[in-house]
Amino acid sequence: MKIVFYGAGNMASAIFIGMIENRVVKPEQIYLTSRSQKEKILFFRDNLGVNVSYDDTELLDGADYVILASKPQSFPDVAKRIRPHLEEKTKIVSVMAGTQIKTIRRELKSENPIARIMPNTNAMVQHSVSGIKYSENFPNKDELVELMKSFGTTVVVEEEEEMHNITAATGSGSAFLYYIYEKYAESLMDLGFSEDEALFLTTNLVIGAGKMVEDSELPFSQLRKNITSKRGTTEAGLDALDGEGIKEILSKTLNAAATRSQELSKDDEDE
Ligand SMILES: NC(=O)C1=CN([C@@H]2O[C@H](COP(=O)(O)OP(=O)(O)OC[C@H]3O[C@@H](n4cnc5c(N)ncnc54)[C@H](O)[C@@H]3O)[C@@H](O)[C@H]2O)C=CC1
Ligand SMILES: O=C(O)[C@@H]1CCC=N1
Repeated sequence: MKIVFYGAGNMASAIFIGMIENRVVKPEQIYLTSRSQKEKILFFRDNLGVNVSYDDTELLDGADYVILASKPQSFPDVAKRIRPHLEEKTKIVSVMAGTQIKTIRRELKSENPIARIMPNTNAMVQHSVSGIKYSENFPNKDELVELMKSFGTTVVVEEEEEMHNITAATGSGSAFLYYIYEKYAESLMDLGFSEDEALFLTTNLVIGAGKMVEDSELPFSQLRKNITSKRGTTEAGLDALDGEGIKEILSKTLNAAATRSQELSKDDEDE
């Protein structure tokens, strides 16, 4: 199997590192290209044993999958590189937020099978949650699902609309949590902890809570209740948190991300 990544950035690297670490593909089956010769892409060649090329004829010759992992804004340039050399059997997999299947088809001027996936960088530790939306003519869906299982779990999505929500929920979701952790650590410093102490406490809190979620199998609400003594410190803190409208803040966050995904998916032909 030959898998070609157009783009070797944060998302692409999380995926191919997950694939290699889970041994579903050998490094030599992976080909990387990017906009320009960058140390980072050569780092992957020298440390993972993947192939690097800027010759689109070579890249696309016999390719089973092409993974579109540039930013949506760069896709027209990527499409220009791919179009002249794309073989009929090659399956296109796009991770580009918002970019519709019909847009990809038009830019590539091809009828190739296309799947849109919406993973996240937890793929790096083989724990992505990835939405998948297939084009009608996508063959052998199980093969792609097996490939994606190497870096996490998958959720099949029927409508483009659902992809906007998955993008917000789990594509961007980790960043929202990381931001909360950042602000939590900053708030610990307001309590008087040093920066190192605040980061140590927050990091271990996050790891511990993650392990509790994974191992206890209890719902978030029960895990919270198990800490909240009647009229105790936790109840006082949760009342303050609720009073500031944490739920409304998070809903606003997710709606803004989903709306941006809709904006990114605006297709010239929609107008
Ligand atoms: N970072 C994340 O957590 C997630 C990102 N995505 C999507 O993944 C895509 C990439 O995002 P990131 O990895 O964060 O961006 P990035 O900026 O880290 O990587 C973009 C890559 O595209 C390459 N590129 C740009 N123009 C190119 C061209 N003409 N030919 C070949 N390669 C080209 C760049 O050289 C770079 O390697 C975006 O479409 C984003 O919406 C989807 C889910 C999560
Ligand atoms: O921020 C973005 O547009 C990409 C898609 C989801 C996560 N990162």
